Amino acid sequence: MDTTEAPRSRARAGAGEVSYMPGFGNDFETEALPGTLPQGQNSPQKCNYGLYAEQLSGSPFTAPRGTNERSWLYRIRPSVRHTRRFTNASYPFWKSAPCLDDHSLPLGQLRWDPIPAPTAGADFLAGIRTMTAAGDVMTQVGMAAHAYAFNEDMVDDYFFNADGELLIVPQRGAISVFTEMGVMEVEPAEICLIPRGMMFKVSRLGEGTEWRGYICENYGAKFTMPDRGPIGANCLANARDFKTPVAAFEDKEIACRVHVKWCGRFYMTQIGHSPLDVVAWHGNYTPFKYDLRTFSPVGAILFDHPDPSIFTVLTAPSGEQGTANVDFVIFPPRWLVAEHTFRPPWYHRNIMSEFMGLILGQYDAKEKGFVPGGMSLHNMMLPHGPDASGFEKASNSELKPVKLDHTMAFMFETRFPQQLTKYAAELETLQDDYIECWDGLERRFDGTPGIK
Ligand SMILES: O=C(O)Cc1cc(O)ccc1O
Ligand SMILES: [Fe+2]
Repeated sequence: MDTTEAPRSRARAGAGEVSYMPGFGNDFETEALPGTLPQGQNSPQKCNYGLYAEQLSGSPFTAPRGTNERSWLYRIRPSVRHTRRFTNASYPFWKSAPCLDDHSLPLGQLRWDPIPAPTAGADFLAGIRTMTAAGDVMTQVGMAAHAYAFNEDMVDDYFFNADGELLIVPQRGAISVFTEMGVMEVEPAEICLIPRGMMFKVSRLGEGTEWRGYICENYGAKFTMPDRGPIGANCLANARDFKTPVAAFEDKEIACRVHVKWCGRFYMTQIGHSPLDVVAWHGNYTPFKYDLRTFSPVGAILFDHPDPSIFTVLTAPSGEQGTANVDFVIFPPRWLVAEHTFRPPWYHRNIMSEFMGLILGQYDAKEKGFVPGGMSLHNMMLPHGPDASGFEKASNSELKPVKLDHTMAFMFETRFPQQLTKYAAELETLQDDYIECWDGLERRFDGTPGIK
Protein backbone atom coordinates (compact mmCIF):
# COMPACT_ATOMS: atom_id res chain seq x y z
CA MET A 1 0.00 0.00 0.00
CA ASP A 2 1.19 3.49 -0.83
CA THR A 3 1.43 5.21 2.51
CA THR A 4 1.75 8.62 0.92
CA GLU A 5 -2.04 8.51 0.55
CA ALA A 6 -2.56 7.91 4.23
CA PRO A 7 -3.93 10.79 6.26
CA ARG A 8 -1.31 12.56 8.37
CA SER A 9 1.55 10.62 6.83
CA ARG A 10 4.92 12.24 7.00
CA ALA A 11 8.49 11.35 7.75
CA ARG A 12 10.58 13.97 9.43
CA ALA A 13 14.30 14.17 10.01
CA GLY A 14 16.06 16.97 11.82
CA ALA A 15 17.92 18.33 8.82
CA GLY A 16 15.22 17.29 6.34
CA GLU A 17 17.54 14.59 5.01
CA VAL A 18 19.63 11.67 6.21
CA SER A 19 22.45 12.86 8.40
CA TYR A 20 24.57 11.39 11.13
CA MET A 21 26.52 12.16 14.28
CA PRO A 22 30.10 10.86 14.50
CA GLY A 23 31.52 8.77 17.32
CA PHE A 24 31.34 5.33 18.93
CA GLY A 25 29.43 4.85 22.17
CA ASN A 26 28.95 8.58 22.63
CA ASP A 27 26.17 10.09 24.66
CA PHE A 28 24.30 11.73 21.77
CA GLU A 29 21.28 14.00 21.68
CA THR A 30 19.17 14.82 18.65
CA GLU A 31 15.71 16.21 17.92
CA ALA A 32 13.63 16.28 14.73
CA LEU A 33 11.50 19.13 16.11
CA PRO A 34 13.13 21.99 18.00
CA GLY A 35 12.79 22.14 21.76
CA THR A 36 11.67 18.52 22.15
CA LEU A 37 14.33 17.29 24.54
CA PRO A 38 13.78 18.16 28.20
CA GLN A 39 16.78 19.97 29.60
CA GLY A 40 18.41 18.94 32.87
CA GLN A 41 16.14 15.94 33.37
CA ASN A 42 14.83 12.86 31.56
CA SER A 43 11.28 12.54 32.75
CA PRO A 44 9.43 15.85 33.16
CA GLN A 45 5.88 15.91 34.42
CA LYS A 46 4.75 16.83 30.90
CA CYS A 47 6.93 16.55 27.78
CA ASN A 48 6.98 19.22 25.09
CA TYR A 49 4.69 18.62 22.06
CA GLY A 50 2.61 16.22 24.18
CA LEU A 51 5.15 13.44 23.70
CA TYR A 52 5.73 10.46 25.96
CA ALA A 53 9.14 9.81 27.57
CA GLU A 54 10.45 6.25 27.48
CA GLN A 55 13.74 4.62 28.43
CA LEU A 56 15.25 1.86 26.28
CA SER A 57 17.86 -0.14 28.19
CA GLY A 58 20.62 -1.99 26.36
CA SER A 59 22.41 -3.07 29.52
CA PRO A 60 21.21 -3.91 33.02
CA PHE A 61 20.54 -0.73 35.01
CA THR A 62 23.50 -1.55 37.20
CA ALA A 63 26.10 -2.37 34.52
CA PRO A 64 29.45 -0.65 35.13
CA ARG A 65 29.67 2.81 33.59
CA GLY A 66 31.89 1.64 30.71
CA THR A 67 29.31 -0.85 29.46
CA ASN A 68 26.13 0.87 30.65
CA GLU A 69 23.92 1.74 27.67
CA ARG A 70 20.49 3.32 27.61
CA SER A 71 18.63 5.94 25.64
CA TRP A 72 15.67 8.17 26.38
CA LEU A 73 13.09 8.38 23.60
CA TYR A 74 10.47 11.13 23.29
CA ARG A 75 7.69 9.69 21.19
CA ILE A 76 4.15 10.18 19.93
CA ARG A 77 2.92 7.05 21.70
CA PRO A 78 4.66 4.89 24.29
CA SER A 79 5.83 1.51 22.97
CA VAL A 80 3.05 -0.28 24.87
CA ARG A 81 0.80 1.10 22.12
CA HIS A 82 3.03 -0.46 19.46
CA THR A 83 2.72 -3.99 20.74
CA ARG A 84 -0.92 -5.03 21.09
CA ARG A 85 -1.92 -8.64 21.59
CA PHE A 86 0.63 -10.86 19.83
CA THR A 87 -0.25 -13.71 17.51
CA ASN A 88 2.16 -16.46 16.52
CA ALA A 89 4.04 -15.90 13.30
CA SER A 90 6.45 -17.94 11.25
CA TYR A 91 9.71 -17.19 9.51
CA PRO A 92 10.74 -20.79 8.83
CA PHE A 93 14.13 -19.92 7.34
CA TRP A 94 15.30 -17.77 10.26
CA LYS A 95 16.72 -20.22 12.81
CA SER A 96 18.23 -19.79 16.24
CA ALA A 97 20.82 -21.66 18.25
CA PRO A 98 20.90 -24.36 19.34
CA CYS A 99 20.15 -25.43 15.79
CA LEU A 100 19.10 -29.07 15.88
CA ASP A 101 18.01 -29.24 12.25
CA ASP A 102 17.81 -32.70 10.81
CA HIS A 103 20.16 -33.09 7.84
CA SER A 104 22.64 -35.66 6.66
CA LEU A 105 25.55 -33.50 5.51
CA PRO A 106 28.67 -34.79 7.26
CA LEU A 107 31.27 -32.57 8.88
CA GLY A 108 33.54 -30.75 6.45
CA GLN A 109 34.91 -27.50 5.12
CA LEU A 110 32.08 -25.91 3.18
CA ARG A 111 31.58 -23.26 0.57
CA TRP A 112 28.48 -21.93 -1.14
CA ASP A 113 27.72 -19.74 -4.13
CA PRO A 114 25.21 -16.96 -3.36
CA ILE A 115 21.79 -18.03 -2.15
CA PRO A 116 19.14 -18.14 -4.89
CA ALA A 117 17.13 -15.00 -5.64
CA PRO A 118 13.63 -14.89 -4.15
CA THR A 119 11.18 -16.64 -6.47
CA ALA A 120 8.41 -14.16 -5.60
CA GLY A 121 8.12 -10.84 -3.81
CA ALA A 122 10.06 -10.84 -0.55
CA ASP A 123 10.89 -8.04 1.84
CA PHE A 124 14.02 -7.95 3.99
CA LEU A 125 12.46 -10.07 6.74
CA ALA A 126 11.12 -12.69 4.35
CA GLY A 127 14.48 -12.75 2.54
CA ILE A 128 16.57 -13.85 5.53
CA ARG A 129 18.09 -17.34 5.38
CA THR A 130 20.01 -18.68 8.36
CA MET A 131 23.18 -20.52 7.36
CA THR A 132 24.65 -21.32 10.78
CA ALA A 133 23.86 -20.81 14.44
CA ALA A 134 26.18 -21.14 17.43
CA GLY A 135 25.67 -21.10 21.19
CA ASP A 136 22.24 -20.71 22.71
CA VAL A 137 19.77 -17.91 22.09
CA MET A 138 18.03 -18.58 25.44
CA THR A 139 21.13 -17.81 27.47
CA GLN A 140 22.27 -14.89 25.28
CA VAL A 141 25.38 -16.71 24.14
CA GLY A 142 26.61 -17.17 20.59
CA MET A 143 25.45 -15.93 17.23
CA ALA A 144 23.82 -16.79 13.92
CA ALA A 145 25.10 -16.12 10.41
CA HIS A 146 22.41 -15.27 7.88
CA ALA A 147 22.36 -14.44 4.19
CA TYR A 148 19.58 -12.24 2.80
CA ALA A 149 18.14 -11.56 -0.65
CA PHE A 150 15.03 -9.41 -1.09
CA ASN A 151 13.19 -7.37 -3.69
CA GLU A 152 10.43 -5.47 -1.83
CA ASP A 153 10.34 -2.66 0.70
CA MET A 154 9.00 -2.96 4.21
CA VAL A 155 6.40 -0.20 4.10
CA ASP A 156 3.87 -0.76 6.88
CA ASP A 157 5.76 -3.72 8.37
CA TYR A 158 8.20 -3.22 11.22
CA PHE A 159 10.38 -5.56 13.20
CA PHE A 160 12.34 -5.88 16.37
CA ASN A 161 14.67 -8.63 17.49
CA ALA A 162 14.76 -9.29 21.22
CA ASP A 163 17.32 -12.05 20.66
CA GLY A 164 20.31 -9.94 19.75
CA GLU A 165 21.74 -7.08 17.80
CA LEU A 166 21.89 -7.31 14.02
CA LEU A 167 25.06 -6.44 12.14
CA ILE A 168 23.97 -5.99 8.51
CA VAL A 169 26.59 -6.33 5.76
CA PRO A 170 25.09 -5.35 2.38
CA GLN A 171 26.75 -7.05 -0.57
CA ARG A 172 24.58 -5.90 -3.46
CA GLY A 173 22.26 -2.87 -3.45
CA ALA A 174 22.11 -0.04 -0.95
CA ILE A 175 19.44 -0.13 1.73
CA SER A 176 17.63 2.40 3.86
CA VAL A 177 17.22 1.31 7.47
CA PHE A 178 14.60 3.40 9.26
CA THR A 179 14.99 2.76 12.97
CA GLU A 180 13.26 4.26 15.97
CA MET A 181 16.28 6.52 16.36
CA GLY A 182 16.66 7.68 12.76
CA VAL A 183 17.43 6.66 9.20
CA MET A 184 20.66 5.08 7.95
CA GLU A 185 21.50 4.63 4.28
CA VAL A 186 23.93 1.77 3.88
CA GLU A 187 25.65 0.62 0.70
CA PRO A 188 27.92 -2.34 -0.05
CA ALA A 189 31.29 -1.85 1.74
CA GLU A 190 29.38 -0.20 4.58
CA ILE A 191 27.78 -1.98 7.52
CA CYS A 192 25.18 -1.02 10.07
CA LEU A 193 24.20 -2.23 13.48
CA ILE A 194 20.69 -2.34 14.90
CA PRO A 195 20.64 -2.75 18.67
CA ARG A 196 18.71 -5.54 20.35
CA GLY A 197 15.06 -4.61 20.76
CA MET A 198 15.05 -1.63 18.40
CA MET A 199 12.17 -1.35 15.92
CA PHE A 200 13.06 -0.78 12.29
CA LYS A 201 12.17 -1.41 8.68
CA VAL A 202 14.36 -1.85 5.61
CA SER A 203 13.74 -0.54 2.11
CA ARG A 204 15.63 -0.58 -1.16
CA LEU A 205 17.71 2.26 -2.50
CA GLY A 206 18.67 2.66 -6.14
CA GLU A 207 17.81 0.50 -9.11
CA GLY A 208 18.14 -3.26 -9.28
CA THR A 209 16.33 -6.54 -9.12
CA GLU A 210 17.61 -7.88 -5.82
CA TRP A 211 19.26 -6.59 -2.71
CA ARG A 212 21.64 -8.98 -0.99
CA GLY A 213 23.95 -9.29 1.93
CA TYR A 214 24.82 -10.99 5.18
CA ILE A 215 23.75 -10.55 8.79
CA CYS A 216 25.47 -11.46 12.03
CA GLU A 217 22.88 -11.86 14.76
CA ASN A 218 24.81 -11.48 17.98
CA TYR A 219 23.05 -13.05 20.95
CA GLY A 220 25.82 -12.07 23.37
CA ALA A 221 27.40 -8.95 24.79
CA LYS A 222 27.29 -6.02 22.40
CA PHE A 223 29.82 -5.42 19.65
CA THR A 224 32.41 -2.91 20.70
CA MET A 225 35.67 -1.57 19.30
CA PRO A 226 38.61 -3.87 20.06
CA ASP A 227 41.44 -2.68 22.28
CA ARG A 228 44.43 -1.72 20.16
CA GLY A 229 47.14 -2.84 22.59
CA PRO A 230 50.61 -1.82 21.40
CA ILE A 231 49.15 -0.42 18.15
CA GLY A 232 48.29 2.64 20.23
CA ALA A 233 45.59 5.25 19.87
CA ASN A 234 45.08 5.22 16.09
CA CYS A 235 44.41 3.02 13.06
CA LEU A 236 42.12 0.05 12.53
CA ALA A 237 38.59 1.41 13.00
CA ASN A 238 38.53 4.94 14.35
CA ALA A 239 35.66 6.01 16.59
CA ARG A 240 34.69 9.08 14.58
CA ASP A 241 33.99 6.95 11.50
CA PHE A 242 31.01 5.33 13.24
CA LYS A 243 27.89 7.32 12.38
CA THR A 244 24.69 7.40 14.40
CA PRO A 245 21.57 8.78 12.70
CA VAL A 246 19.85 11.97 13.76
CA ALA A 247 16.29 11.67 15.05
CA ALA A 248 13.61 11.05 12.41
CA PHE A 249 10.03 9.88 12.74
CA GLU A 250 6.97 8.78 10.84
CA ASP A 251 3.61 10.23 11.81
CA LYS A 252 1.42 7.72 10.05
CA GLU A 253 -2.08 6.58 11.05
CA ILE A 254 -2.64 3.43 9.00
CA ALA A 255 -2.80 -0.33 9.55
CA CYS A 256 0.74 -1.51 10.39
CA ARG A 257 2.24 -4.74 11.58
CA VAL A 258 5.05 -5.16 14.09
CA HIS A 259 6.93 -8.46 13.82
CA VAL A 260 9.01 -9.74 16.71
CA LYS A 261 11.66 -12.38 17.21
CA TRP A 262 11.84 -13.46 20.83
CA CYS A 263 13.76 -16.52 22.09
CA GLY A 264 13.87 -17.98 18.61
CA ARG A 265 10.13 -17.69 17.96
CA PHE A 266 8.23 -15.16 15.90
CA TYR A 267 5.18 -13.13 16.78
CA MET A 268 3.14 -10.39 15.13
CA THR A 269 0.96 -7.59 16.36
CA GLN A 270 -1.37 -5.27 14.41
CA ILE A 271 -1.49 -1.58 15.20
CA GLY A 272 -3.04 1.46 13.57
CA HIS A 273 0.03 3.64 13.26
CA SER A 274 3.79 3.59 12.70
CA PRO A 275 5.92 2.61 15.69
CA LEU A 276 8.75 4.78 14.34
CA ASP A 277 7.37 7.79 16.15
CA VAL A 278 10.40 9.02 18.13
CA VAL A 279 10.67 12.78 17.65
CA ALA A 280 13.83 13.21 19.73
CA TRP A 281 16.17 11.11 21.79
CA HIS A 282 19.32 11.22 23.85
CA GLY A 283 21.60 8.50 25.13
CA ASN A 284 24.25 5.97 24.16
CA TYR A 285 22.18 2.92 23.13
CA THR A 286 22.01 3.63 19.42
CA PRO A 287 22.17 2.19 15.94
CA PHE A 288 25.19 3.12 13.82
CA LYS A 289 26.72 2.65 10.42
CA TYR A 290 30.37 2.35 9.45
CA ASP A 291 32.16 2.56 6.12
CA LEU A 292 34.61 -0.36 5.88
CA ARG A 293 36.74 1.76 3.52
CA THR A 294 37.65 3.98 6.47
CA PHE A 295 39.36 1.06 8.23
CA SER A 296 43.09 1.70 8.40
CA PRO A 297 44.72 -1.72 8.17
CA VAL A 298 47.91 -2.45 10.08
CA GLY A 299 49.99 -5.44 9.00
CA ALA A 300 53.37 -6.97 8.35
CA ILE A 301 55.83 -4.39 7.02
CA LEU A 302 58.88 -6.65 7.05
CA PHE A 303 58.06 -10.35 7.14
CA ASP A 304 55.48 -12.98 8.13
CA HIS A 305 51.72 -12.96 8.20
CA PRO A 306 49.92 -11.68 11.29
CA ASP A 307 46.81 -13.32 12.71
CA PRO A 308 43.63 -11.92 11.14
CA SER A 309 42.61 -10.48 14.51
CA ILE A 310 44.66 -7.48 13.37
CA PHE A 311 41.74 -6.70 11.04
CA THR A 312 39.01 -6.79 13.70
CA VAL A 313 36.48 -4.01 13.18
CA LEU A 314 34.18 -4.92 16.06
CA THR A 315 34.37 -7.53 18.77
CA ALA A 316 31.62 -8.93 20.95
CA PRO A 317 33.29 -10.26 24.08
CA SER A 318 32.34 -13.38 25.96
CA GLY A 319 32.99 -13.85 29.68
CA GLU A 320 36.50 -15.09 28.93
CA GLN A 321 39.19 -12.57 28.13
CA GLY A 322 40.42 -12.55 24.52
CA THR A 323 37.85 -15.16 23.58
CA ALA A 324 35.18 -13.40 21.55
CA ASN A 325 31.58 -14.43 21.43
CA VAL A 326 31.98 -13.18 17.88
CA ASP A 327 34.45 -10.96 16.04
CA PHE A 328 33.67 -9.06 12.88
CA VAL A 329 36.88 -9.07 10.85
CA ILE A 330 37.50 -7.67 7.37
CA PHE A 331 40.08 -8.24 4.65
CA PRO A 332 40.24 -4.81 2.99
CA PRO A 333 42.40 -3.51 0.13
CA ARG A 334 46.01 -3.28 1.32
CA TRP A 335 49.64 -3.46 0.28
CA LEU A 336 51.52 -6.72 0.66
CA VAL A 337 55.19 -5.98 1.25
CA ALA A 338 56.50 -8.81 3.44
CA GLU A 339 59.93 -10.15 2.46
CA HIS A 340 60.87 -13.85 2.24
CA THR A 341 57.29 -14.62 3.31
CA PHE A 342 54.41 -16.75 2.18
CA ARG A 343 51.98 -13.84 1.97
CA PRO A 344 48.44 -15.35 1.88
CA PRO A 345 46.89 -16.90 5.00
CA TRP A 346 48.93 -19.85 6.22
CA TYR A 347 47.43 -23.31 6.53
CA HIS A 348 45.78 -23.51 9.89
CA ARG A 349 43.38 -25.13 12.30
CA ASN A 350 41.50 -22.84 14.63
CA ILE A 351 39.58 -23.39 17.85
CA MET A 352 37.31 -20.55 16.74
CA SER A 353 34.80 -21.11 13.92
CA GLU A 354 35.08 -18.99 10.79
CA PHE A 355 32.14 -17.97 8.61
CA MET A 356 33.32 -15.87 5.67
CA GLY A 357 31.61 -13.80 2.99
CA LEU A 358 32.85 -11.77 0.06
CA ILE A 359 31.47 -8.31 -0.61
CA LEU A 360 33.48 -7.63 -3.76
CA GLY A 361 36.50 -8.73 -5.75
CA GLN A 362 38.65 -11.74 -4.93
CA TYR A 363 40.00 -13.17 -1.68
CA ASP A 364 43.74 -13.84 -1.69
CA ALA A 365 43.58 -17.39 -0.33
CA LYS A 366 40.99 -18.43 -2.92
CA GLU A 367 41.14 -16.59 -6.22
CA LYS A 368 38.54 -18.87 -7.77
CA GLY A 369 35.37 -20.41 -6.40
CA PHE A 370 34.78 -17.92 -3.59
CA VAL A 371 32.57 -15.44 -5.38
CA PRO A 372 31.01 -12.15 -4.25
CA GLY A 373 27.82 -13.01 -2.37
CA GLY A 374 29.18 -16.50 -1.64
CA MET A 375 30.09 -17.94 1.76
CA SER A 376 32.48 -20.37 3.35
CA LEU A 377 32.49 -22.14 6.69
CA HIS A 378 35.67 -23.41 8.33
CA ASN A 379 34.35 -24.77 11.56
CA MET A 380 36.14 -25.44 14.85
CA MET A 381 39.45 -27.29 14.29
CA LEU A 382 38.87 -28.01 10.61
CA PRO A 383 42.02 -27.42 8.55
CA HIS A 384 41.99 -24.85 5.76
CA GLY A 385 44.16 -22.38 3.90
CA PRO A 386 45.06 -21.38 0.36
CA ASP A 387 43.94 -23.60 -2.50
CA ALA A 388 46.56 -25.41 -4.56
CA SER A 389 46.86 -22.69 -7.19
CA GLY A 390 47.10 -19.99 -4.50
CA PHE A 391 49.88 -21.93 -2.80
CA GLU A 392 51.75 -22.39 -6.06
CA LYS A 393 51.44 -18.72 -6.97
CA ALA A 394 52.39 -17.37 -3.53
CA SER A 395 55.35 -19.73 -3.23
CA ASN A 396 56.86 -18.61 -6.51
CA SER A 397 55.86 -14.98 -7.04
CA GLU A 398 58.38 -12.19 -6.99
CA LEU A 399 58.07 -10.53 -3.57
CA LYS A 400 57.83 -6.93 -4.71
CA PRO A 401 55.20 -4.67 -3.12
CA VAL A 402 51.78 -5.73 -4.41
CA LYS A 403 48.50 -3.96 -3.87
CA LEU A 404 45.53 -6.18 -3.14
CA ASP A 405 42.92 -3.89 -4.58
CA HIS A 406 39.21 -3.92 -5.30
CA THR A 407 38.51 -6.52 -2.63
CA MET A 408 36.48 -6.75 0.56
CA ALA A 409 36.00 -10.04 2.36
CA PHE A 410 34.83 -10.47 5.93
CA MET A 411 34.61 -13.08 8.66
CA PHE A 412 32.21 -13.73 11.54
CA GLU A 413 34.51 -15.65 13.88
CA THR A 414 33.02 -17.16 17.01
CA ARG A 415 34.37 -19.16 19.92
CA PHE A 416 31.44 -21.57 19.47
CA PRO A 417 31.07 -24.27 16.83
CA GLN A 418 28.62 -23.23 14.14
CA GLN A 419 25.77 -25.66 13.50
CA LEU A 420 24.42 -25.82 9.97
CA THR A 421 20.77 -25.24 9.24
CA LYS A 422 18.95 -27.73 7.05
CA TYR A 423 18.62 -24.90 4.54
CA ALA A 424 22.40 -24.45 4.37
CA ALA A 425 23.10 -28.19 4.32
CA GLU A 426 20.71 -28.81 1.44
CA LEU A 427 21.22 -25.56 -0.45
CA GLU A 428 21.61 -26.07 -4.19
CA THR A 429 24.51 -23.60 -4.23
CA LEU A 430 26.63 -25.73 -1.87
CA GLN A 431 29.82 -26.57 -3.77
CA ASP A 432 30.22 -30.36 -3.71
CA ASP A 433 33.78 -30.09 -4.95
CA TYR A 434 35.06 -27.42 -2.52
CA ILE A 435 37.57 -29.62 -0.70
CA GLU A 436 39.10 -30.59 -4.03
CA CYS A 437 40.67 -27.12 -4.10
CA TRP A 438 43.41 -28.62 -1.93
CA ASP A 439 43.86 -31.81 -4.02
CA GLY A 440 46.87 -30.44 -5.88
CA LEU A 441 48.89 -29.95 -2.70
CA GLU A 442 51.13 -32.94 -3.22
CA ARG A 443 53.98 -34.16 -1.07
CA ARG A 444 57.09 -32.09 -1.76
CA PHE A 445 59.34 -33.69 0.83
CA ASP A 446 61.94 -36.10 -0.58
CA GLY A 447 64.23 -36.48 2.42
CA THR A 448 66.97 -34.28 1.01
CA PRO A 449 67.64 -30.78 2.36
CA GLY A 450 67.10 -27.68 0.27
CA ILE A 451 64.36 -25.31 -0.84
CA LYS A 452 61.86 -27.23 -3.00
O1 LIG B 1 40.84 -18.70 6.85
C1 LIG B 1 40.85 -17.57 6.37
O2 LIG B 1 40.98 -17.36 5.16
C2 LIG B 1 40.81 -16.37 7.31
C3 LIG B 1 42.18 -16.12 7.82
C4 LIG B 1 43.00 -15.21 7.22
C5 LIG B 1 44.28 -15.04 7.64
O3 LIG B 1 45.05 -14.14 7.02
C6 LIG B 1 44.78 -15.80 8.68
C7 LIG B 1 43.93 -16.72 9.32
C8 LIG B 1 42.64 -16.88 8.89
O4 LIG B 1 41.80 -17.72 9.50
FE1 LIG C 1 40.90 -19.34 8.74
